[in-house]
Amino acid sequence: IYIFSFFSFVRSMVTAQRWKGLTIKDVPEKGRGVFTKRRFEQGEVVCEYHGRLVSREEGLAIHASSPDMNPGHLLFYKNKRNEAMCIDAHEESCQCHPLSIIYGRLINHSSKRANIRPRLFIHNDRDVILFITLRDILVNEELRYDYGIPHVPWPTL
Ligand SMILES: C[S@@+](CC[C@H](N)C(=O)[O-])C[C@H]1O[C@@H](n2cnc3c(N)ncnc32)[C@H](O)[C@@H]1O
Repeated sequence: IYIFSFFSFVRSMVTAQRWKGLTIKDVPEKGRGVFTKRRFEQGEVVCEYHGRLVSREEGLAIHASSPDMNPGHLLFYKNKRNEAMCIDAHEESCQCHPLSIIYGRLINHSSKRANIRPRLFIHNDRDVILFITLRDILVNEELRYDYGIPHVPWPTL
């Protein structure tokens, strides 16, 4: 019953893109960041890295055309068939949920103090990258994950 309710909750949240308990704040030297408005337990889903599914090559082309070659709003991953893919979230909002805040694209990087990690799920035959908490998270903590890129251009925290 617990597993069924977990998946039905995730399905409804992915469909609606109305993630709860999150807010956006400015963070010195990082731009915007995503913060918690409630406690999350270890293993909870916080939100999706929602965007347009493109090939790795297309993602790299978007990256190369960005003004300062900064990682920007792209997430590279391998799908279940081991193909290199990318979620392109460079648009502020998506066409499928024009009124929703896409929190996933606003989460900052940390390798040493990551408190969430991305994980691949399949929903309606579509790849869905969900962020899962690595530990209990208190109210007003910034969410951070390890972008997994070798040379980040800012001090890694
Ligand atoms: C996925 S976006 C995160 C949201 C971004 N801060 C914003 O305001 O849109 C990735 C960008 O955020 C910034 N960023 C992410 N993690 C950072 C960090 N640890 N220190 C400084 N800047 C960071 C970089 O500009 C990076 O290209």
